Parts: sequence; C-alpha cells; structure tokens
Amino acid sequence: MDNNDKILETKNLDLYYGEKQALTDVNLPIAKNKVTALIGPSGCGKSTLLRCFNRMNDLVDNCRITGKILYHDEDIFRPGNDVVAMRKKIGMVFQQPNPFPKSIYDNVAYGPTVHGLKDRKNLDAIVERSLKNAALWEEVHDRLDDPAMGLSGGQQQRLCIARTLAVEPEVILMDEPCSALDPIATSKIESLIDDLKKNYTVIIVTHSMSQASRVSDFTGFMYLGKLIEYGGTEKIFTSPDEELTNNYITGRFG
Ligand SMILES: Nc1ncnc2c1ncn2[C@@H]1O[C@H](COP(=O)(O)OP(=O)(O)OP(=O)(O)O)[C@@H](O)[C@H]1O
Repeated sequence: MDNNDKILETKNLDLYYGEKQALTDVNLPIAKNKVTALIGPSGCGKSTLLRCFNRMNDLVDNCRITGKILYHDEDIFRPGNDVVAMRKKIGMVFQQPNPFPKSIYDNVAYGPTVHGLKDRKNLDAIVERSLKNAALWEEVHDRLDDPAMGLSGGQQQRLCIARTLAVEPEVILMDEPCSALDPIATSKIESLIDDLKKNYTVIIVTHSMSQASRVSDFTGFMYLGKLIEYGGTEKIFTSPDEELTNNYITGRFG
C-alpha cells in the first residue's frame, strides 16, 4: 500500500491487561477511504485492537501498550497528543446502540455543542446533514424532537452513526455494529457502510465472515492476539496464504 493511501498504521503493537498479553506484535496498515474488517474467533483481540485506534484502552486499569500507532504519520501515543481532539477525528460506534435519553435532534447536536457550537442555524444544518449521511433523515425529519429511545434498534444504531458523523471524523471504528440488529436493519447498516467510505475510513470488527466479505475492501484475520494475515478481502476469503486463515474461513474452527 502506498504511504499516501494509509491513514493509520500499527507498528509492533503489543498490549497487556495486567500480566496477560492480549496483542502481540501487530503490524496493520489501514487504507484511507476503505473499509477494513477485523475477523477471528472470540477472544482473539479484535475489539482490543479496535479500541487502540482511538486510545479507548487508556480508560482500562492495568492496560499497558508498547509499539506505535501512526495516524497521519504521527504516533497517537506520543506525549502531549490531544486525545480529545483525536477522538473527534476517530469516532466509535458500539455493539449495542447507545443513544442518550434525549431527543433525536439533541443526540446529533450533542457533539458539536460540547465542542462549543451554539448557533442554532449551524446546528440545524449539521443535524440534517449527519442524519442524511446516516440514511436516517427520511424516517425522522418530521419528528426530530421525539425521544431517541422511541426509535427501533436499527434506527437507533443509525442515529449513533449520525452522532459520530456530526463532529466530522475521518475514521469510524465499528465494534460489531449489527450484532444486536435484525437482518433488515443489518442490511441497511451494511449499505450505509458502503456509502460512508466515500468520505470516511471505516474499521469494523465482525463475527460474521459473510458480513466481512460483503462490506470490506481489506481484511485482517487475528488469532490469539496476533495478526495472522492481512490482505484484500477477496484474496483472504478465496485464497489466503496461511493455513490457519484457511481453516477459519472454511469453518474448521470458530
Ligand atoms: N478489560 C480487560 N481486562 C482483562 N482482560 C481483557 C479485557 N478486555 C479483554 N480482555 C481479554 O483480552 C483478550 C482479547 O479480548 P477481545 O475482547 O479484544 O477479543 P475479541 O476478539 O474482540 O473477542 P469477541 O469476539 O468475543 O468480542 C481476551 O482474552 C479477553 O478476555
């Protein structure tokens, strides 16, 4: 991958929870404006790696990290890095939709408001644009003051994506974003992910190999805290180099 195409890259990344090593020497490039999927069996470290990209593991007691993560060629762990500003650029969507107990409008306006924007006209424009980009505007534009909790699960997840988009990130981290959703809501999120990569870089953790092959351009296969193989999604799913990857994608273990 050309250096200009890389937005993030882990270099010799090791992570320990206390004595337990959860990531070992992970070297993974993330291509700009593409979708990268992280797959592998339960407990292999997918979510741990995802959380490293916006330093969410800083909040975990006993967690120690060595190695680097370069974001636009600068190490995100360097002393003095503004973590709040970085998390604005590298947003996160979780497994369970987690809207605030506020109105639809206020959920989306929350981030920009916290970052100091007060002008109602500007906020209105951001809310509309974010909801449109999250493919939710058509369904909610006439009830923006209704409680977000009244939306369906799939709508709540798209609202959470809109909330992330409202602060103009470059990268969106998604941790199993469809695992709490039914197949119809899942397919809406999957087609949204495809649209999002025009303007954003997406990294998605998924248990579903079919989802990884549908939505991603690149795939990393992890096992026991190591990145076993990384490459174009089609190659990983049709002719991987490693026997372990082949055994996983053909369902010999899971
Ligand atoms: N806060 C924590 N403290 C201690 N150990 C942890 C913590 N979070 C995760 N682990 C351990 O680190 C390893 C990797 O966990 P992680 O959740 O990243 O895996 P995963 O591949 O995302 O799994 P799953 O698919 O089940 O979500 C596991 O052995 C897990 O038990």
